[in-house]
Amino acid sequence: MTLPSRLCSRILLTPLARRVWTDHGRAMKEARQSLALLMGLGLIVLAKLPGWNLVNEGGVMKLHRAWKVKTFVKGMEFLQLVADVAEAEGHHPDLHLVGWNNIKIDIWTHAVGGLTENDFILAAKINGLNLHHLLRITPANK
Ligand SMILES: C[C@H](O)[C@H](O)[C@H]1CNC2=NC(N)=NC(=O)C2=N1
Repeated sequence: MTLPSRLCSRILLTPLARRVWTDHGRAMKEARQSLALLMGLGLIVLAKLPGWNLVNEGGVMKLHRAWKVKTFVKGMEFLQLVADVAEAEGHHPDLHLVGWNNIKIDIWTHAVGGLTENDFILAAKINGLNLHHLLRITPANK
């Protein structure tokens, strides 16, 4: 059943309807801007931070990278090297050593619940570490 056009126009012109229409437009614009920012960040990550990926965990955008180390003890040495860099930066990653030789690192800014420049800086500094002697040589990290 369709409403008469006269009644439709009265509904659309109500303040509430105008508010919904405006808010919807604003929300769509913000969504487009967020998507553009996310794509931009994605391109930065792929171009400047080899090995790192953007992930979305429960609505939180993070930088993520994984490595395989030779031994559990070398894994702990790996984490200590990363911890030293993080402490020097005053910005700290989430560190995981699982299944004895799998290192996973997530970097995000807890204070804002997402990504900031500090996260990209820390990822770049981790990429600058000499970790080769700790890593299991696999096709992924030749
Ligand atoms: C006071 C101290 O600098 C802040 O609490 C820092 C510490 N390291 C941090 N690390 C990360 N990843 N996110 C933060 O919000 C953060 N805050």
